[in-house]
Amino acid sequence: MTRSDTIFALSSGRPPAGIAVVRVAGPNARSALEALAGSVGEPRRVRLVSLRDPNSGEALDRGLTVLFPAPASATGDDVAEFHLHGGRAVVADVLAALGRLDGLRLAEPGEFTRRAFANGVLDLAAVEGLADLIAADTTAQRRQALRQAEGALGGVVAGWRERLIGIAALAEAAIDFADADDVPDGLIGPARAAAAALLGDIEAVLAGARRGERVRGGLTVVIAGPPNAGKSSLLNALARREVAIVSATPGTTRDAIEVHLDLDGVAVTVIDTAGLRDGVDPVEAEGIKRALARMALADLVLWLEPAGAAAAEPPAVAAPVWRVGTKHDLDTGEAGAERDDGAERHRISVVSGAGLNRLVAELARVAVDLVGGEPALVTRARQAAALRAVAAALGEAVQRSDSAPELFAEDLRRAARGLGQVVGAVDVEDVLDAVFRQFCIGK
Ligand SMILES: Nc1nc2c(c(=O)[nH]1)N(C=O)[C@@H](CNc1ccc(C(=O)N[C@@H](CCC(=O)O)C(=O)O)cc1)CN2
Ligand SMILES: Nc1nc2c(ncn2[C@@H]2O[C@H](COP(=O)(O)OP(=O)(O)OP(=O)(O)O)[C@@H](O)[C@H]2O)c(=O)[nH]1
Ligand SMILES: [Mg+2]
Repeated sequence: MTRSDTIFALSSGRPPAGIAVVRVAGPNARSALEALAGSVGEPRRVRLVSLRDPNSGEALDRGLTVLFPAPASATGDDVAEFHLHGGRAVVADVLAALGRLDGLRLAEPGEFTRRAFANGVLDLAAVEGLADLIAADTTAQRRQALRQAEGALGGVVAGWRERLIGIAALAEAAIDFADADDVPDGLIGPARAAAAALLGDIEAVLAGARRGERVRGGLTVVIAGPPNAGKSSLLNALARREVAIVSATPGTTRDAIEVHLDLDGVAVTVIDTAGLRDGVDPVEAEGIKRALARMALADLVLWLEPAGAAAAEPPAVAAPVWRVGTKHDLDTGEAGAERDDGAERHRISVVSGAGLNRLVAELARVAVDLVGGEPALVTRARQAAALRAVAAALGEAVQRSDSAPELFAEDLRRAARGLGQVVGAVDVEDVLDAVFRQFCIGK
């Protein structure tokens, strides 16, 4: 797996398709293009040509080709592209012809992107953004991922790095000027103030990390409540299909059942859970255990209580809990008074449809509120962890007594190392495989 290999793969979706794009990257990309198309054409210009099997001379397809000479390409290598008719045999035969050429081999998952990283075209945070862009299901995910893929975090980190270098220079000057063991406050003070300002900016970006991770992973809404409350019925109504079994027998649902919704551009996972009650068989008890575990990790809990039933209290959870009165079509009004404690905010019926649109609208509003505003720059736990280490090192530098300038300088070096980790400039070996495993072949 060296950089001098030339790799190729189908980069577009699974055939059959209208068009298929086969990419070739590496030193032999140009000769591979010439072998199939007869010539390479003008750099970065698309042209229509017959593609032939180099051995037999047989026409394989008539398609578009383009050559991106290094370094001005998506990977930084020479890149050749074949835009083919997306038939299974067209693609298979073109890939087979490429595979027979000297020095060409099929790319591994994410290998084009790995080259882009190795060639300095993308930093690690941008690579992560690219993975997220390809995985994005909703508009909010796409916006955040595109910004990340365009190097937004890397750009900010580069600015912080410059400031850190400036602070280190101030500290060095202070050390040089004074007796290195005892630098007066007036000299190292400006360096300390600059470190404090930088720390504030990093903490402000870190404050958005949870939002960034929520956009990326989606919000989790857990439907919980006593057995027979109508939880699975609500899940089916939200999903608009019969995902979960609904029955009049209490204790029907045991496994947690997830559906993925797009609420006004925000990814929301809604989870139906086993009804909570005591004294049940071991299988249902396991379901209840899972229900509680899902509630503990939720961003929002919908606590369902059927009309006319005695109010049941939800278990204490970290997330906000919305009380939802179900089976509103059965509500005679008598039981309503006894539960009219102001806590219940929603009443629904999946039979009449009453309250459902409003519930969905409020969920969408909360989802947009939770993830809205200025797009987050930190979108992954890995980035947040590295930045927290930077903040910790800077925090120590700021706290440090002025009589220890070499320790101050050491804190700054640790901070710089953490910044390097965010963009993958240092300590990348452990994370690279995990990051590139997320990609498909051809990316
Ligand atoms: N056909 C095709 N479409 C694609 C890609 C591709 O590789 N092939 N991409 C694959 O990811 C994305 C586009 N990414 C690209 C990134 C950089 C360059 C490139 O040529 N960069 C040069 C020149 C920049 C310029 O002229 O503005 C450079 O950065 O030096 C091309 C595609 C999405 N669409
Ligand atoms: N009339 C009426 N019946 C409903 C409504 N929602 C659910 N039901 C009925 O209530 C019963 C229980 O519904 P489920 O959705 O299975 O209830 P659950 O909370 O998932 O129950 P468990 O999985 O056993 O905890 C079924 O017979 C449903 O048809 C409603 O809005 N109106
Ligand atoms: Mg159920």
